[in-house]
Amino acid sequence: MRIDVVTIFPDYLAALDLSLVGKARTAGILDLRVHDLRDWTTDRHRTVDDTPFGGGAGMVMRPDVWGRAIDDVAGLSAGTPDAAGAVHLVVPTPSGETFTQRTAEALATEEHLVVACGRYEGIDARVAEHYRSAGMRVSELSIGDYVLNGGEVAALVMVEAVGRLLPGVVGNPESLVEESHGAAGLLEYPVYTKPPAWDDLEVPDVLLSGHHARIHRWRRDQALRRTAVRRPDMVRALDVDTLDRHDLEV
Ligand SMILES: COc1cc(COC(=O)c2cn[nH]c2)cc(-c2cccnc2)c1
Repeated sequence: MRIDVVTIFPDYLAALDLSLVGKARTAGILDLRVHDLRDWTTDRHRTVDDTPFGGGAGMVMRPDVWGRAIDDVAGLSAGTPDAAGAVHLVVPTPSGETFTQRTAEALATEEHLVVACGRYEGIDARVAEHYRSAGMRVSELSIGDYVLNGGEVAALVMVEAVGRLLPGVVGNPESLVEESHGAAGLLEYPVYTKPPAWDDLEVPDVLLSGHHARIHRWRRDQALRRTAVRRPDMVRALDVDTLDRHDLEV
């Protein structure tokens, strides 16, 4: 998979050279490229924004600069027919659809993502409109109901959430199934490790029993209880089969 991130703060994305995503890049699993939007400006001051039409506070990012940048990194400048259809444009924004594990799973199947990190009050709305009409899939996505100063932090979140799902990135793919928001649709059960006693607190006996069926059942029960307490919205979404599959009565 190739991911191009376009931002006026490329250094913000340096963290992606570390840990899992860094490993994925080195292994050639993830071809991640970070670009400075100002490389596509044409004026001496390398201007990327201007005042909003209709008035109001703040500044808006210009469509012409973004257009040149996205055409370039998406490979549209070469005029290849249907090149737009091969790319999925992701725009992190507070006004987007919610980015969830399901979104990450869907994006992880793409060949080429372009992530446009907005700053100021946002990006001129014609940019998304232009690329949708050019046949590109465009997703305006929110990582949560709060406002950041720019899309870079959200891009870090999305690239990590997507990158770790790519085959070969996470050591044990099994762990992707049981984790919170994973295929089971539940939050993860509590985990324990050595020492067996710490701070007068014990590890639940069942986990020391070696009885795998009982351990599995205890973990499923804990996951459901935790989900019911912390995320009742997720429990309501569970289908009956899921509950049956977990041999759980609710
Ligand atoms: C592309 O347009 C944007 C993008 C961002 C950065 O993303 C987030 O904040 C975010 C992404 N998921 N949840 C929050 C912020 C603004 C923005 C800033 C101030 C006032 N109004 C809008 C606009």
